[in-house]
Amino acid sequence: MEAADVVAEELLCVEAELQDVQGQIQALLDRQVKLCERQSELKALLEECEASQDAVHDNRTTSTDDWSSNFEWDSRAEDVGFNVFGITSYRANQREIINAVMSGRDVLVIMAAGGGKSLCYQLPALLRDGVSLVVSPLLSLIQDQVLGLTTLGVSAYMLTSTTSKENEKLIYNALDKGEMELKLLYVTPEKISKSKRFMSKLEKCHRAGRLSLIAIDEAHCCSQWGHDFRPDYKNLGILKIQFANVPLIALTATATCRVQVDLMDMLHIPKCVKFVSTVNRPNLFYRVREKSSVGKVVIDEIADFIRGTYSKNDSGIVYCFSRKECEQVCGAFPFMLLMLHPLPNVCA
Ligand SMILES: Nc1ncnc2c1ncn2[C@@H]1O[C@H](COP(=O)(O)OP(=O)(O)OP(=O)(O)O)[C@@H](O)[C@H]1O
Repeated sequence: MEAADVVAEELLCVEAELQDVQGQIQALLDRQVKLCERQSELKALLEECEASQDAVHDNRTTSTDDWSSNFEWDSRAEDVGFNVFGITSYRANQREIINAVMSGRDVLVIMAAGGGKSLCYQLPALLRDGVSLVVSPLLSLIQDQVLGLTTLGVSAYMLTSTTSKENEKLIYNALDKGEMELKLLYVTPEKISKSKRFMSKLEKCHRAGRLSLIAIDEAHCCSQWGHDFRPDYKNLGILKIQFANVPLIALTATATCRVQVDLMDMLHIPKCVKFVSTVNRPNLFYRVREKSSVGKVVIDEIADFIRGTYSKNDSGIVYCFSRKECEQVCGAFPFMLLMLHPLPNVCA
């Protein structure tokens, strides 16, 4: 063999080995990326677990028992509860929350959707003298609340882009001079952060001793760790700074321990009384099932599941990823056409 052949042969071997080593390096680099990702996940998880242990401890120190004894407003609260809101008994934690608010404390409420959070600030708003300010993120939620309260005969207004000039004047006069009775005023967070005029009227209302309560609904929107962060909620910390002596109640259905800590910090309510009710709804559960890659099989399985689990008169909803899929699934279930009719606004 010639010298050149020997060298060429070794070169081939070296190149092959180099390729092999590069493959190993790439595999190690991929593994490193995966490990780093898992490392951050585990760190976040650990933080959450530690915060959760702290929360359990906090709950012990601010026991709800402290707020379930007798208070001077008990009979008035019962009267308003029954005659205005039509309730005959309180749901879990409602009475304790109302008592804490009535005692002038800042309060953080974590309560499942539909658990009855609104009553926790609406009832104190009627018991206390003056105006209660309610911050809520969505116009539709605000409209719904104001309509509901007005129907009950409560003097509730909203100050939003949809408010008529006439009502706006009435509201400003009520804040400014206490001219008409105004018990609950709903605004979006944008009003607090963007309207100097509104803030100056609110300031006047407070100086005259007529600002009785501040309620922040859907308070998880304050936190960037939450699932629905809204930048304007970040500015709501101003409320506690400007109106330090006015009790503030923050309410949400969904806040991890990290979000709770964050929003207490952002709203400047470090010493608030915290009420955490279980968000577990035993009637709701998830089940994960393996899905076939064959469309027809999936449809058959859904049909079998529905037939086997529910009676003829039951109703339910089948969610799909897209309008097209809704139509396909709907078409495959002629016996349940009504149930599976695609919703016009369902989007992918
Ligand atoms: N103590 C009570 N007795 C009977 N009904 C109640 C009581 N408290 C609240 N409700 C009713 O329960 C329903 C849900 O209450 P509410 O809207 O305040 O829940 P929520 O916790 O604010 O829910 P979401 O998180 O979806 O906004 C309402 O119809 C309300 O009138």
